[in-house]
Formats: sequence, C-alpha cells, structure tokens
Amino acid sequence: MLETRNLSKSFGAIQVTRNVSLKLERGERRVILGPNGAGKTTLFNLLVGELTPDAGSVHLAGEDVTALPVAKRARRGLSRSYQKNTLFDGLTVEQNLGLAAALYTGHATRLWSDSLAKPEVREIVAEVAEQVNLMPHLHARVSEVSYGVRRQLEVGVALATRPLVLLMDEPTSGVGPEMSKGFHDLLNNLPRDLTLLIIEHDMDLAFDVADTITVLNYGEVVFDGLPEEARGSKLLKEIYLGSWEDA
Ligand SMILES: Nc1ncnc2c1ncn2[C@@H]1O[C@H](COP(=O)(O)OP(=O)(O)OP(=O)(O)O)[C@@H](O)[C@H]1O
Repeated sequence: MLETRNLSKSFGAIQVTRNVSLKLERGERRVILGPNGAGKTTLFNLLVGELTPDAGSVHLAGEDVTALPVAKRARRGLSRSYQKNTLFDGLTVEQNLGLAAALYTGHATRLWSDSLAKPEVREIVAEVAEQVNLMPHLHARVSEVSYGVRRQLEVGVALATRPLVLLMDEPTSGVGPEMSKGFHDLLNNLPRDLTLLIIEHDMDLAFDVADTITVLNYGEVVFDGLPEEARGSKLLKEIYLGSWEDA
C-alpha cells in the first residue's frame, strides 16, 4: 500500500535519510521508533511530499507518487494527522469534522453551514465521530475541549478525508498515561483496512498497537520486524539505552 525504495535526503553535508526502503501492506500498523534526530519526521515529510528526496522513490497503492505535490498525494489517500494548528478553535468539533469532509467530498461552499448540511458530509462526520470517540463532544467548541479530545479530533479530521494510509507523528505526545491508554484503544479500533504509520517515542504504544516496527538511527533503518523481535534486540537496547527496559 505504501512503499519507499532507497529513499535518501541530505541537508547540506548531513545525510538525514539513508537508503530507506519500507513496504507496508494494506491494513498494516507500523510504528517508527528512533532516538531524537534519527530522521523520523524527515521521512514523513518525504512520504507526504513536503520534501523532495535526493534519490529514491515513494509508491502509494502501486503508483509512483514521488513527483506529486502534497495535495495530490492526499487526494490519492495519503493523509497526515498534524499536531499543530490544523483545528479551528472557534468552531465546534462537529463543524471541524464537517469542514474536512466537505473539502474532501467537494461540497465546500462559501457558506460553510450549507456544506455541513449535505448528506454525504453528515454521513462522514457521524462515521468518523464514532471511530474516534467524539460523539459526546460534537457540539463543544474546540477552544473548550481538553487536550486529549483535541488530539482525537486531529485524527478525526485526517480520517474525514477517507484515507488509505494515515501517518501520525507522536499522536500521544503530551497526553497523560491514563489518556494514552485510551488512545491506544482508539487506534486499535480503527478500521482494519486502514494502513497506519506512526512515529512514536512511547514504546508502550509501539508494543500495544504495532503489527510491525521500524527503527531508524542516523537516518538508516536498523531494525524492521515484529514487536517481539524488537523487544529481544540487543542493538535496539543499545540505541535506547535504559529506556528500552521500561517498555
Ligand atoms: N530543514 C532542515 N534543514 C537542516 N537540517 C534539518 C532540517 N530538518 C531536519 N534537519 C536535521 O535532520 C536531522 C533529523 O531530524 P528529524 O526531525 O527528521 O528527526 P526526528 O527523528 O524526527 O527527531 P525528533 O524525535 O527529535 O523529532 C536532525 O539533525 C535535524 O536537525
């Protein structure tokens, strides 16, 4: 469903992505681990098209999308859940989902209340709100909801574009341990045919959610395999020093 072949990227003299080849099957949930500066965010930027690789290619659903800009990749089903300023604080949770759905379905009109009334838009909003547990918060203004609910809504906004592949950059960062567990459940309950690629520092999440784990170190894939293999890996213990033991 999503594949990279020998992807490389340098900033000046520093090579941040080194020959990265990944292959995610449809419905696979892959977590990307790696220490600070390992090149995880850069890899995401290359995948979504915010950065152009120096070498290598990106393939989505069997097609080479390396030359396509961000918006075109998004239309083909590659969606990214952002942690930053993608929500409209003055609008309700429902309206935020509705706007994303309206843009996706081509129902966005100048009068947004008209867009939200379209049956196709309403259907997506209801489906997504259920998927990310936002039903109790639909009529709350975003400025009034908790941090955890905002994070759920960010995932919801991404899902409202009905993606094939969803990329998430540390979806539980800043969420306390209690809510973090709820978030893991939420991710585990997403539709099984949705392909997920998640950058994560939290190894509990990696082991709770991942079908497979990729570890980057200095821009290079140093591990690609099953979570239980990752747990036993001496190399990963060295990379993570003591923190691996806590997982
Ligand atoms: N636009 C840029 N120009 C120059 N250097 C950059 C740029 N973007 C990233 N880097 C450098 O590339 C390296 C990898 O950064 P990246 O953000 O991809 O790592 P990361 O694994 O996501 O780290 P973190 O876990 O801290 O977010 C870092 O050394 C960073 O300083």
